[in-house]
Amino acid sequence: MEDWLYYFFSITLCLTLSLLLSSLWRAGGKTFLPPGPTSLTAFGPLLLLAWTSVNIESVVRVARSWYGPVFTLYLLPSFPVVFVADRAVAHRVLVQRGSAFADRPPANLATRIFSSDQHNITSAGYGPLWRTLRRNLTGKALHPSSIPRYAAARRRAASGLVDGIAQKMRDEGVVVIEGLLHEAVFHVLTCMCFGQGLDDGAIAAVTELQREFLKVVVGFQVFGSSPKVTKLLFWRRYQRMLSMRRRQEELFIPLIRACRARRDAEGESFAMDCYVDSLLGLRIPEEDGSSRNLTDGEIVALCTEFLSGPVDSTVNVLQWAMANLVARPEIQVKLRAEIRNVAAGQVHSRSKRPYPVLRAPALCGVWGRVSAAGLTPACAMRGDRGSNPGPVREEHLPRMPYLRAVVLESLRRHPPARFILPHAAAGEDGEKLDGFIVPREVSVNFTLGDMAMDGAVWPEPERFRPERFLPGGEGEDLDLTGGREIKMMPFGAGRRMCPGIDVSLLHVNLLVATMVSSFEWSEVPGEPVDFTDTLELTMVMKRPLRAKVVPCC
Ligand code: HEM
Repeated sequence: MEDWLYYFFSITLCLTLSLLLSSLWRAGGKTFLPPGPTSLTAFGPLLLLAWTSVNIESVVRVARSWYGPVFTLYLLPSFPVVFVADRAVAHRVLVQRGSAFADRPPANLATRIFSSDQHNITSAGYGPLWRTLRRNLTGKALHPSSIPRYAAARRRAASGLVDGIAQKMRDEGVVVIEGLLHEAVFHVLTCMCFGQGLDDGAIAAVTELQREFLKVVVGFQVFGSSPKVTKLLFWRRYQRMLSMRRRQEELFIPLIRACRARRDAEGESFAMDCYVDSLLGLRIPEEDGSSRNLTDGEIVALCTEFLSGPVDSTVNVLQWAMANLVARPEIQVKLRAEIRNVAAGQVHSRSKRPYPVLRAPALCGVWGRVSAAGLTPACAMRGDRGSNPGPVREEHLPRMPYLRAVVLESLRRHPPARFILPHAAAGEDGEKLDGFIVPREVSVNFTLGDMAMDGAVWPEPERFRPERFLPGGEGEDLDLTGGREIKMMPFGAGRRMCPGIDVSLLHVNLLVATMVSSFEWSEVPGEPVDFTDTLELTMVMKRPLRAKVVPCC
């Protein structure tokens, strides 16, 4: 019932606003938005409400074919959204023009609540606060010198994943890896966020709460449209949103206080162990030129940011990569051969793009536990002795170009986000964009999913073909940061590009290599892998991957 009320109210309001806005945007004289169907204004709220069931990409593709690479859609009643659907224009706007479109549009109600009023990196406007928060993340928790510190957490995550897979196979005869991947990635990022000393109970509590958050957060986007009214129409959802934020505070604040207590106790000898440690002493700039420490609430918002999108995107890439390997045994066999050769010390060449070189001890005990789980290894089935040289070590990863190619192809075919986060003009009076003038309040979106499917760069773009990223392939010299040229940009490009790029590639490469070297994966008989996707917080598999595994030996 409440949905119908919402539809009725929204359409009436939007038709009125549509007429008003289109005359205002033009009458203002300063604004000359790219072309687009103003009639879509009436359906914008429907799209927003049904965000998960309507394929917004199809709407965008139709608009591109009608209006060209830069166009405007009215997805929200109060603001138009500009779309950039071309690699070269995106490169000009995001990279060559530097800060011109590095701002964010005004945050909606849900974002304001979970970001403590735009006190996180993702939603902060382009300015001193954003710079301070981003520099702190990249210069401390994500700095290459900090990454080895979390090697133990990665080892535990990887071996827990192997155990979980073996146990599921034994108990259920089939493995659904989505939940196990979430546990593994949450394990690492929770330790990076709150410290290595966290016990299993605390990690499990964070994982449970944040998984729930990831499931419900998209539904809160409805408050982006006329919040005063939507709060009333979706009263229960609104209460749920406030309660979610309260529960995050109840869980995170004691963990933050424990970090503070350790810092106070250690005094001079205090050494940073986690993201929260780096936030405790951080001074953020105020508008009057002074500075202050972050409040506990703001640190909660930054932890929420660290433990939501990054986890979801990483899990998503892992699941799509494994889906492709399950459905394409020939790629899986080739990848396993590379991992074994490198682990056995037979391959010494280094791939071009370095991952942080880490000195981590090997995963231990995986093999014993897998056989203890009662699964028959593949070699025993075949009647040979097997040739597994042992577990994957982090320092092996830079010597695995085919692994890198599989991960990049997965990011190209299934980028977790089909659009980067909305950008906005940084200039007071808006910014020029390919002959148009875009005012500050207007969202500018980039169709990163479609850019990676451009047949001019990627022949047979629909095909999953890791060889593209090997020497001689069209992606051989790919610059994932888009500095020279944008061929694909799963992490965005320019000033707002994802700061977690290196660490997430490390996590994805390590966990894929671990899963492929520990088990032979195959489709469940009669159940071919279903590659249908659906939009949640990111673009996920509509039917989570189900597979069979046999331990490798
Ligand atoms: C496979 C994993 C990941 C993917 C595909 C991904 C992708 C993205 C994308 C597309 C953006 C938007 C860029 C833009 O607006 O221009 C972004 C922003 C961001 N990402 Fe990631 N990300 C991943 C993992 C991570 C990790 C592990 C972290 C940190 C631990 C992280 C932290 C952030 C932050 C803080 C921003 C906001 C940047 C800003 O506004 O300045 N991400 N990411």
